[in-house]
Amino acid sequence: MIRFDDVTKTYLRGTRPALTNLDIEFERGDFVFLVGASGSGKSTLMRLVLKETAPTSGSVYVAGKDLSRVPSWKVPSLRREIGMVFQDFRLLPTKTAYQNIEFALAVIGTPRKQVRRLVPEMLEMVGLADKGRRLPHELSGGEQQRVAIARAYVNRPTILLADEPTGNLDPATSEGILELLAEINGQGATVVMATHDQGAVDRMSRRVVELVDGHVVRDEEHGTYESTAPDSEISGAAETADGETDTSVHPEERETATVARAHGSRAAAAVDDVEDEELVDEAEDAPNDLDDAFDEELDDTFGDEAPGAEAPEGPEAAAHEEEAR
Ligand SMILES: Nc1ncnc2c1ncn2[C@@H]1O[C@H](COP(=O)(O)OP(=O)(O)OP(=O)(O)O)[C@@H](O)[C@H]1O
Repeated sequence: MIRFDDVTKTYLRGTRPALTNLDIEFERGDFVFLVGASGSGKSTLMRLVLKETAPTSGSVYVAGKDLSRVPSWKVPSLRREIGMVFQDFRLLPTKTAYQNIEFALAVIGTPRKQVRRLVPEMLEMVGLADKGRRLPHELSGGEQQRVAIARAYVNRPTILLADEPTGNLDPATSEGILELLAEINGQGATVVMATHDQGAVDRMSRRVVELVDGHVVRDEEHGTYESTAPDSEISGAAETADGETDTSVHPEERETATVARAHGSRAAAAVDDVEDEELVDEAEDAPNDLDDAFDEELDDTFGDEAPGAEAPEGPEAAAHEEEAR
């Protein structure tokens, strides 16, 4: 379903790669937790799957397609196969829960009749059948994340990427979100979730892939958050006495120590090669129809104001309530 074939990603010439010689495969129906310290490369891995950024070398395959061969005009249709959920929900603040989900269908031209069937179905699935008329600020964090998941899944994508979806939620609420993601996975979607949520990882006992400085150091079929693997940074095993990662150990040596499954990363130390590599022009990234539509919607809503501005309250909110289905 998703395959990285010797992928190195260097954002800026002369800096350490965000990912180095990554060889890994996520199969159809997998539920994978990506764990690792901040900056270890989890989000970069997801951005590569979305073709938001290109590998510096190597190939990324999604649903059998080599993404380097997918022209930019076909990227929106690629992304319809992929739902994305974020830590900060990213809902449109002046649209109701119903309208946020509806919007994801509208931008891809779904017929109205289908929309009227699909949106209530999704609200029901995420346990918000009675809250479709609420604006995001009238919902709890957990409820907002449920709306975001409904929006990401309403097109029934085959892949769901979630970047720290429980990062802003308390443990009990986080548990509900994980149950929802497990249900989506149970319906056949491949779920890849980057997380620092130890409770969630331990409870679920799913595949765990740990990244350290852009290398896979652990890939366990039924893993936990912490690990006794010698390369694991989470377990502290790769740290020196003062808490720094022990860079005196060559990544190639560290590599031989673990990788419970066969997908492990290859030896690294590509820093010296960076000088020869081209700087990837992020501006060439292909457009995302849903993101673009959301950006336009936010511009229309706020003009020059920051998107984090307060959502309307009082009579204005009531007017929205009135408009809402
Ligand atoms: N657009 C960018 N331009 C330059 N460097 C970047 C860019 N995005 C990420 N990086 C760098 O790439 C490395 C990996 O970052 P990435 O965001 O993938 O890590 P992460 O594991 O997702 O971290 P976090 O847990 O904090 O979200 C970091 O060193 C980061 O500074």
